[in-house]
Amino acid sequence: MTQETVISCQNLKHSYGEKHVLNGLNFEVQSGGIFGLLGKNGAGKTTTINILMGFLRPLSGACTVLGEPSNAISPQTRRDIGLLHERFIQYDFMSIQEIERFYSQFYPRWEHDVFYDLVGRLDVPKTRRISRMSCGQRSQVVLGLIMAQNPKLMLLDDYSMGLDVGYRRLFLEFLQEYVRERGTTVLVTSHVVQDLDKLIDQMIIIQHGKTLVAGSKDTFLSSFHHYSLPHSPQTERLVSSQRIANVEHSRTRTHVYTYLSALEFGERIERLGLSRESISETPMDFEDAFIGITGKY
Ligand SMILES: Nc1ncnc2c1ncn2[C@@H]1O[C@H](COP(=O)(O)OP(=O)(O)OP(=O)(O)O)[C@@H](O)[C@H]1O
Repeated sequence: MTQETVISCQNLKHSYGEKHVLNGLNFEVQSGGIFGLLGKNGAGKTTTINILMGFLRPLSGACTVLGEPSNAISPQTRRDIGLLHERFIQYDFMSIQEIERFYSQFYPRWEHDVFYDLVGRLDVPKTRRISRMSCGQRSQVVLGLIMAQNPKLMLLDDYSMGLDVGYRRLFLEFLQEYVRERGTTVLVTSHVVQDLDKLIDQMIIIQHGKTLVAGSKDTFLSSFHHYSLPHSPQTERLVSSQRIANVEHSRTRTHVYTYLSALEFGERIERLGLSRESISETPMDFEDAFIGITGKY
């Protein structure tokens, strides 16, 4: 299948009053896969989604979504976008079965079975009003409504909010199979990355409104390393640079998160007058690497 650009953002800048949130953000999302828009709390993920959907006008820069400018998406194209937005659910006075019937009228590719595959697992009767459901149960209904639309593009902002660990796992497995079968393009935002390792292919990590990492998650994981060595006045001279993302000193050790290979890092350490034998490398999973590059605070 040939890939198309589904989302393109160029030089996005946005501020709320004096607070600069996006400082020239660029990224593209290609069709057919799960893309992660990641960053710590307050990094600007929801702001970016609001700009993509045309709810917010950026100070400068531009985005296209499914080939249309984000500030002028046509009603037809909007129907091809499934949006999970802060778990917001309209018409929560309806019951599960009423809301399913209601939504199905607006979406030509509606899939009744997908909705009940996800929502039928809830231990509540179909006649239960949404407003009388728990926060996690409401999230499950919203996800069912989005997936049943069979959209070309899904934007899932903080999909995991309120979901228990079992349902989160179930949903992620369901989503992966769904994307494989239909070729849907999905953009997920999250600050909780422990679930995303198996889910996403391409990603961008944003911090201070700019791109910290962009591209394939696997390439990032294979080229990013965590080395540590005994803390000393010499290791205090290791500072962040283009290839050293983050240096943290504890009382006894210095931890370095870097794109330098073991060989290159060894040379760097020897130039400080230390032995490369003192270095140890700690393997990182995706969450470790995310914390390593963004910092703990
Ligand atoms: N309407 C607003 N007015 C003023 N400041 C805002 C507004 N909306 C967001 N902010 C601020 O902008 C920054 C980015 O917020 P945003 O919601 O985009 O972050 P996020 O990456 O989605 O965070 P989280 O992971 O916590 O959901 C935060 O510092 C937030 O406090």
